[in-house]
Parts: sequence; C-alpha cells; structure tokens
Amino acid sequence: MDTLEEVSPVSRFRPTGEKNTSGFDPQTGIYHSLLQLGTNNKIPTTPYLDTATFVLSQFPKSDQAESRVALIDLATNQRATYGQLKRSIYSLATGLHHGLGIRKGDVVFLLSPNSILYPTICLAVFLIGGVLTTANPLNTKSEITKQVLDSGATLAVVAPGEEHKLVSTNVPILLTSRPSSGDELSVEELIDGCEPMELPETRSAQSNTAAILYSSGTTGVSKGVVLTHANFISVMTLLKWSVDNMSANNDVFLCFIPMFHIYGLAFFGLGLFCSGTTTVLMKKYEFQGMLEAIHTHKVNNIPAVPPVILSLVKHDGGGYDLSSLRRVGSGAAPLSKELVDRFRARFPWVALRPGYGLTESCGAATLFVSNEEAKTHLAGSGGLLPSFCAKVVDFETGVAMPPYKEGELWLKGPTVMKGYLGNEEATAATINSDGWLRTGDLCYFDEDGCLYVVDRIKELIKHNGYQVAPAELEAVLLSHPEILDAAVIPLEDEEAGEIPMAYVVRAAGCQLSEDQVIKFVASQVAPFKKVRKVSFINEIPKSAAGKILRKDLVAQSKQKLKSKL
Ligand SMILES: CC(C)(COP(=O)(O)OP(=O)(O)OC[C@H]1O[C@@H](n2cnc3c(N)ncnc32)[C@H](O)[C@@H]1OP(=O)(O)O)[C@@H](O)C(=O)NCCC(=O)NCCSC(=O)/C=C/c1ccc(O)cc1
Repeated sequence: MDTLEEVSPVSRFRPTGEKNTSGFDPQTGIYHSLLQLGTNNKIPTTPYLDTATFVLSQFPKSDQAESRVALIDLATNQRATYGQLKRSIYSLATGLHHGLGIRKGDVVFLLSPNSILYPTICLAVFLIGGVLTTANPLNTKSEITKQVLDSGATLAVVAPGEEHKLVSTNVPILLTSRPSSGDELSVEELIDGCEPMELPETRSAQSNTAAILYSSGTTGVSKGVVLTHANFISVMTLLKWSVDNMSANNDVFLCFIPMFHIYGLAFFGLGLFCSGTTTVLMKKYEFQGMLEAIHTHKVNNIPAVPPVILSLVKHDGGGYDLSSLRRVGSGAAPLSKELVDRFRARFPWVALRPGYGLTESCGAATLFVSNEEAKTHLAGSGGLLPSFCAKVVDFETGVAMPPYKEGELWLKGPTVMKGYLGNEEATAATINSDGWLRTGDLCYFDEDGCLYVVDRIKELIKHNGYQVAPAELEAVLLSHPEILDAAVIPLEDEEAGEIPMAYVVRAAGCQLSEDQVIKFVASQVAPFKKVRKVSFINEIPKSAAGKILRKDLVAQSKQKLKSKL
C-alpha cells in the first residue's frame, strides 16, 4: 500500500523562522487567513444570484460530462447523472411553482433521511426562491410541530411513514417518494410528470434568506439560524476551492452524515456538485455498510465525525479492501490527539483532516489544506479558510489574544448567518455590531495560524456530533410532577463523545428510579437527546444569581467516576 504523498498547490504554513506566520495582527488583535482564493474561485458578488442557479452554473457542461454519475444509492444501486439531476431539479421546481403554488419567500419544511432525492428537493426549492428548513426524522412530533410553526412553513416535504408527525400542523404534505398505498402526491411524481417549464424570474438576491436551520447556539433551546444565498454561495465557493486544492475532483465520496445539518447539506446536498464529484449515498450510517461501500465503490473521501473515526480504528476491516481511501475529514465534535495518532497508525495511507465549523457559520471556517499541515499540527483544526478572520477574546478583559493564548473564538466572514429567526436578543448576544460571530468555543491559534479548540464555553452537549441543549432536557425533567429541580451535564463517553447526564432532586418521599427518569425523558425527545445516566442529589448547586453551576456538577461526576475505578 502506498503512503499518501499529496502535492498541494497551496501551502499555508510557511517555513519556520519567518515572521508572522500566524496571520495575527498585533495592532488590531485580528487573525487573518493566510490563504487566498485563486482567480478561478472568486466568490461572486453579483447582487441577484440564488444558491441553485449558482450550483447549476457549476455543473459539468459537455454531453460527456453530463453523463458523469453524481449520486449512487448504496442500498438500491440507483444512480443519478449530472444531466438527470439537472432535469429533476427543473421538473420539480416547475411542479412546486406551477403545480403547488410555492412562491418566493415561502418556507418549505423537509423531513427526510438522506436520499438520492434530497439534493434535488433543496435545489428546486432554492431555484423558485423558496426558503428551506430541514429536520431530523428522529425528532418527536412536538419538536417537529414547534419547528414548523416557528419557521412559518407552508409546505412539508416528508419521507413516507413520517406524515403522522405533522398532522397537528395543518400544513399540506408532499411525500418524497411514492407511497406503497394511498394516492398522496410525491416528489417522484412531480419530477416524472412535469416537463420543465419556463419559471418566472424570481430574482432572488444574495441577501435573501435561503434556509432556516435549527441550532441551539451558545445557550438554551433550538433557534432558527437564518442563512442567506450569499452565505451558501460563499461556502460552495470555498468548498470547491478546497476540493480543487486537494486535487480531489475525481474522488468518490461517501455520504452518511445527515443532509439535514449544515455539515451534510453543505457537502452533499449542494456543494460537491460544483466540483463534479461522485457520491455514494447511505440513508443512514451503519459500520458494516460503510466498509462495504468503501470496498465496492472504491471510495476515496469521507467527510466524517469522531465516533465514526473511532469505529474505524477499533474494528478490523472485516476482509473489506479499504485501500482506496485517501481522505477522511472530521467535523462537528472534537477529535482527540490520541484518536488522530491511532487513526494515522492504522491508516497510514489516509490523510485525516479535521475542520471546524458551525451552523451559524454555514459550515467550515477552518480546515487543513494539506496532509503535511495536518500531520504536523495534531489535535488542531486547521487554519482559517480564505476570506475569514478571527479574534480570540479574553472573557474577563475583552482583550484580543495573540498566538497560544486562550479565549473565546470570534469569527467574521462571508458565511456568517444573518441572525436567529425572530429572536433579536439571541442575535445581538451572538453577533456584535461589528459583525463578529461569538462561537462559544474556547480556542487558541498557534504560531502557524492553526486553530485548537480547547473547551466549550457554551452550554451544549455533543452526542455523536449532534447538539443537545441541557436547558431543553432540564425543562422536560421539571415537567415531571415528582421532580423538584434538575440539571443536565455532559459526561465523557468514548463512543459518542459525550452523553447527557441528569442530576435530579426528587420530591420528598417519592421513589422515582433512574430508569423511570430515563424513560420519561426518552418519551419526549429525539433518541440522540436521551438522558443516559441519572444521579439523585439533595440540591442543585447554583450561583447567587440562580444560574446552575454546571462545572461543579461536572467535577462531581468526574470525582465519582474516579473513586469507582
Ligand atoms: C453517524 C453518527 C455519528 C452515528 O449514527 P448512529 O449510530 O446511527 O446514531 P444516530 O445518532 O443517528 O441515532 C441516534 C439514535 O436513534 C436510534 N434510531 C435510529 N433509527 C431510528 C428509528 N427509525 N426510530 C427510532 N430510533 C432510531 C438509534 O438506535 C440511536 O439510538 P441510541 O442507540 O439510543 O443512541 C450520527 O450520529 C451522525 O451522523 N452524526 C453527525 C451529526 C452531524 O452531522 N452534526 C453536524 C452539525 S453541523 C456542524 O457541527 C458542522 C461542522 C462542520 C465542521 C467542519 C466542516 O468542514 C464542515 C462543517
């Protein structure tokens, strides 16, 4: 097996000894990206441009290129070429506009696992000026109802079997695929039945809202992150630039990360089509299925998350040939140096490239552009992408910190969200008047401008790369008649990164058990949010202002764990 030697046209980190290789400007306290977009990858500035028109303009052009396979469904082996994808997008846009009356600014709610139709739906909605809002199909009925109402959706596009979760919303439903029984209309029928017709000039401006994705932000419950066409067009341009840079244009990608989150949406729902790559699609992650896909389709590139990287390290290949793998990305949750070491030892021919991004930054803000950089900056998350700048701000003093000094990471760039939907207070707390996005992550940059995420300041648990907001689970716990008070904290877990643990104060004389508490919460939230451990306590530690002292509880749980070992 050959060891990967990458030739990168861009090397961010200059030879040691040179001055200011971090991009830090001591006058302003700002870190600037050390990279620039090439002349082929400029972010378009034309004011009237929507995400779909931009993505379609990047599709391969010749007849031969149109027959290139864009998507392969792993389970069914169904394929969609770039030519077919383009026709499907125009047919569905026609059906949505002329058939269902969707107009510019209408919000379309999409509830589906990954499917070959997913990118077509997203791009058709954008093409007619619609606004997309996506959700995890594992969410409960009440979580879904809340999102539909909050976003103001006027149409729900739903995978068969999930319709019951929308009954109380009274929003019309369009199924993704044909139902096995019944006569409900589906996306498949609209694609097959609609000849692409002239669509009215919707003339979406780059500044118009393209999508509302839900995230907990730095605190509290789920909020609608308003992302514009300009945000998506910028992120697509940066992704295309990074694929060009890695010479990954002929890579076969594997997709199991969900397209309902920004990571999967930016890569697989939209962005990679700008690079003409082929993607093998899994409806849902499954370890054996992933090995089979790599072996059968000679997969080269997997944008992944830490739990998947851990499973690759821990289990043997089961006889599958994994030699085609060239690049594995990591995002959505921290990747430890130890896991990076283990992965590199087990897969020396694979470039492991962690990146850092948020829903609020419409995807990646930092990335390693070469394997050499990644190898020499273990536990780092790469450097700022072109057009980004950052500050590392000390909490106490508000001073912007130089390399190796920790503080809250602030970001500025063309992909930073417009704000939280209908929530000026949360928006003002997250984006300041100069346009800096406060990430809620404790970070530092090194002398080479490489970012290291040290801890999370925001009150958020990361379970399998999904966000879980303690405040949301505490509200559920407090709704139990026998629970007087509760606090939820992250507990470290090798497999999932973190698991939610609850400290509960029971009402006097009640016999509520750990199992009963776990079941009570599980009945009301999506499976990835489940409380998985409960400890009973007499009083929740709080500050004088009544704020839960979560760090004390985290320390307490660690102490307890230590004493058990
Ligand atoms: C592949 C994972 C890691 C594992 O999948 P899984 O093992 O199938 O687990 P799930 O989390 O999907 O399933 C949760 C639970 O649902 C259960 N489940 C399953 N299907 C069912 C069913 N139909 N009914 C009911 N229960 C069920 C399932 O059994 C499981 O239950 P439990 O065992 O109790 O945890 C999956 O969690 C995953 O894709 N996580 C990634 C999430 C993600 O993309 N986050 C990104 C957020 S955005 C962001 O941070 C961006 C950063 C970024 C960074 C860098 C960049 O370059 C760009 C972007």
